[in-house]
Amino acid sequence: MTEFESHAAVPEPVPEGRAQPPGDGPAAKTAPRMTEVPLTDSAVLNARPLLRVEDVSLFYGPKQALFNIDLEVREHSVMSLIGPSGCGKSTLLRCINRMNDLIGNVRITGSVKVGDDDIYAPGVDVISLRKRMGMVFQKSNPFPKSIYENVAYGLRIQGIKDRAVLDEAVERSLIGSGLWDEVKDRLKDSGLGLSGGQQQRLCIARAMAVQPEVILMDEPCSALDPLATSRIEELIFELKRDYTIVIVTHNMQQAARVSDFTAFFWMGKLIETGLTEMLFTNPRVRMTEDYISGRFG
Ligand SMILES: Nc1ncnc2c1ncn2[C@@H]1O[C@H](COP(=O)(O)OP(=O)(O)OP(=O)(O)O)[C@@H](O)[C@H]1O
Repeated sequence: MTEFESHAAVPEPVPEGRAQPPGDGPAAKTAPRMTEVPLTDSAVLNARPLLRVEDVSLFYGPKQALFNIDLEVREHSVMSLIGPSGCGKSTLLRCINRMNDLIGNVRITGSVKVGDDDIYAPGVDVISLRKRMGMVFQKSNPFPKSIYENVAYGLRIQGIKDRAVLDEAVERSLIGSGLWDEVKDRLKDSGLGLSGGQQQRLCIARAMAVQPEVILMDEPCSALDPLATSRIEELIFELKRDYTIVIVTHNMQQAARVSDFTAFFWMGKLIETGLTEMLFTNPRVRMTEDYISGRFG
């Protein structure tokens, strides 16, 4: 295998207990400090793959943006997608909920499976599929509606009118996103009146309200200050109890802090993926080491 070939396989399941500590890899001196790299739970290591990206290539018109990507994401794990600007992270994220369908002139080959369902199979109901995938964007995008209605939105779209059901979902989602105590007395106020960090947690609550299986996050903290960022990072850690999370981030410390697995991309190719602590301290591919140690990108 050449050093630029991707290592798409995730590690074999390990016995009960913590993951093996990382070795003294070539990037150990420059990677994020070990204290910032959480050890991954054996439960995550033994979990089944929920998302499977198989041999996915994507073309915007004549331009190929993704090349034969193979990637698995285990249930109740957090997978970070990292790599320099333009390497295809967001494009891949959008493949997972078929958001690229909304862009004209896009052609995709390969398959993406959620559980056993191939989401690109003919006849797939894309609306139902997107209900299984919550999406949180770089810039928080609350609707110009009340806090309550922002969270209830997805349920209302599904035709749910029962007040008790809506109330329960709104409260559950706001508790889940860590916002309940801050907003419970002003649910009728506009979502636009919240701070940037609160707005992003409101958007996470909106995604949670319809109980998706997967939450996709595209640089969710890039517009936030350090305190709001750390709230979201804590939240991501809690969310994986109930969801499987894929996050695009430019911030390698963030990838190291929040994710169990990391995938490094370069120019539309998956260069290396594996356990976050291994990838950051003992990468197998020289290019990964150069990127995480800041030599390029
Ligand atoms: N709608 C589009 N039409 C044409 N080309 C696109 C489109 N969206 C993205 N691209 C191209 O596809 C490639 C991958 O872009 P993408 O946004 O997925 O990268 P990225 O790694 O997420 O970048 P960044 O970190 O800057 O957000 C880039 O060359 C980009 O210019």
